[in-house]
Amino acid sequence: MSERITSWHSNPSKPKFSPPPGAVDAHCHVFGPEVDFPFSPKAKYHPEDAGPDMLFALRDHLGFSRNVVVQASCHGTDNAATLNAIAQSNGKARGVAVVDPAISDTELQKLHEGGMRGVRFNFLKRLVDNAPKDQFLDVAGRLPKGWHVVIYFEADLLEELRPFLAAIPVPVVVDHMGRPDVTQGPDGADMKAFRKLLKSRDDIWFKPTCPDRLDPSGDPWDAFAKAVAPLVADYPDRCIWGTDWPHPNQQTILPDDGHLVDMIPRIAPTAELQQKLLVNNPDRLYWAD
Ligand SMILES: O=C(O)/C=C(\CC(=O)C(=O)O)C(=O)O
Repeated sequence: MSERITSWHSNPSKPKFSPPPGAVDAHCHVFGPEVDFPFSPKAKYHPEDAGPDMLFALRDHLGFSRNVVVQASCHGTDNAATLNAIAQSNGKARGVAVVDPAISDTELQKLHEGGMRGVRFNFLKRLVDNAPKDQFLDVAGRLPKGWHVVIYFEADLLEELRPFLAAIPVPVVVDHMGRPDVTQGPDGADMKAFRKLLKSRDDIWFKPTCPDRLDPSGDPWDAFAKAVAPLVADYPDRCIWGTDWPHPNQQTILPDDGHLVDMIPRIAPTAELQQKLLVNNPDRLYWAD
């Protein structure tokens, strides 16, 4: 396999913003450790180890209380590394799994017992070989009670995905708002298309995350703040936030996680919005039981 890559900042700053008690980093990952949890033979990138100890140290450094660990594509449909992180967290982590759509109901139940509360469908061609919509819908109809679907796609796929998204029988959480071009501004074509999706169902949620991926102007990501703050203001009960650590495939950017946290008060300027984004909303999706 190819050379291993490091995609995270080695010395992230302490954020100026203090997250409220109980705050959840609701989009992060673990990589390995490879010796215990080998990467998938189909993985499109080969990261250095970024295991639970590192994730929990970052959580504490940034002032967060809990994590939602999203299975990354480099681990394919073997969720062992993510389940291990949840198991090591003393109840402070829940997860989102990636599954083979042929998974049995018994296996899904085991994932629930391991702390998973959602399943992720990834439509990025650079990350996965295929994304079978019919099989995804089949598994979405068999999820344990209270689960949701997390979906990852880029803005140019949204139109094609609308019928599929409308057919998902459980709540849907859209990673990184479906990757709009934030330089178009809050009223640009991509944001308008995404708002149309949010209007189409009241159980579609989003993550106003990843300025480092979405804003080519770079840190402090002013275009991201300008385009995204109105969305959070208009849908305060349907958003959750995360660092995206260890920032898969961002090895040429290495965002400072402290600076990412300091984006929060720019997109959620009041204590009430921050409480919803960081505590109440992720609680509803991940700690309802
Ligand atoms: O971590 C993210 O949200 C984004 C990713 C990686 C990813 O999703 C994965 O590997 O599963 C990306 O754009 O490369």
